[in-house]
Amino acid sequence: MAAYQDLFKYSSDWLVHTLANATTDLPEVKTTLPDGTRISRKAVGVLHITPPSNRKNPNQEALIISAGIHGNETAPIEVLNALLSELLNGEWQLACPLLLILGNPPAMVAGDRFMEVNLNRLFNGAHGKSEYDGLPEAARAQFLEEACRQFAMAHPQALSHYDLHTAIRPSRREKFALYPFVEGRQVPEEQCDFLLEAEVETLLLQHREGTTFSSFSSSLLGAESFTVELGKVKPFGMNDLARFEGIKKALRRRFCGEPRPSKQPPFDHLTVFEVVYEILNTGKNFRFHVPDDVANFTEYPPGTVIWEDDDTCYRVELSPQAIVFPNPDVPVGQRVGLLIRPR
Ligand SMILES: O=C(O)CCC(=O)N[C@@H](CCC(=O)O)C(=O)O
Ligand SMILES: [Zn+2]
Repeated sequence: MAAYQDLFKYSSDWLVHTLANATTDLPEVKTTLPDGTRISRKAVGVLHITPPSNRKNPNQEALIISAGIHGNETAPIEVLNALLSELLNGEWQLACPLLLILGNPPAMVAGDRFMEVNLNRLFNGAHGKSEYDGLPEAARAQFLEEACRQFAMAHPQALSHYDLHTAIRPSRREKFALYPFVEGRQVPEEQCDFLLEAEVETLLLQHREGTTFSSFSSSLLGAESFTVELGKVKPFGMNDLARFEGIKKALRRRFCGEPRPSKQPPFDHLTVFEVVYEILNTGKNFRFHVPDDVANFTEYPPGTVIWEDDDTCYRVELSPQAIVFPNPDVPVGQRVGLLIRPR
């Protein structure tokens, strides 16, 4: 109980505390669990957790787990909060250093994807652009980058980052992960196995560096990072958490430092796609021809016109392409969707 009180005062748990203090600048607070695990609340929604120094870290790793980078993507937030409560209740012992992040607390309170600007377009230094001057989301991106940098420096073990999301549209493949582009690298087999363990059967390989949180941690911290899409956006309390048991179990296993289990059917094969084209809102009388109710991974045959503007008409060429994250309601210059093909 002492740890709850030190970290979250009169709130019943981390999520309640984060929502209640979403717009407050709170000083760092530290506590130690009865087993010697140290927890530091670096800011509202950011916890740096370190196991006792004499405990073995059999997987020799450090983990960054983030959720709520988009405030309305609530299921992963609930999963992370439940895992933290288990740790605080002494249900299992932590083996590796952890940085747990609830990304955008004000947007979580509002039940919106973001307040002023999409936080997941502000990483990799993009928060420093003059157009974002003074915006709280730019300050949060900068703070989160710094928290991750310090965590990586404090723990030079192999670093993985899983940025957990849910999608706006329905999806023909319910759970999928995106692997940020870093020149010359390949997805390690143990990461593919972890995705399958988490019941994520589909992987998209990005084709260029971006300004997402996972792109930042891969490019600048050398982490094995993934944006993981785990289902569909729903308000707090409305998620069928049974559908998120896979990621919860797989993360708990990593937190405890247990060995990776062997692959079990039906989650024994990862289907891999590559991004071939990123559709951007050009602003020049941009017209998007993908209807509003289309599911992620809907395929379009060669010849289909996907978007047009005053200068360009984009048509699928040669082989079919599928759409992911179709959303024309974005500012000029931002992503309207990804076109992908099987690898
Ligand atoms: O469903 C949607 O349209 C968006 C879901 C979401 O937030 N996806 C991430 C993907 C980030 C990446 O490309 O790694 C995003 O759009 O920020
Ligand atoms: Zn998201």
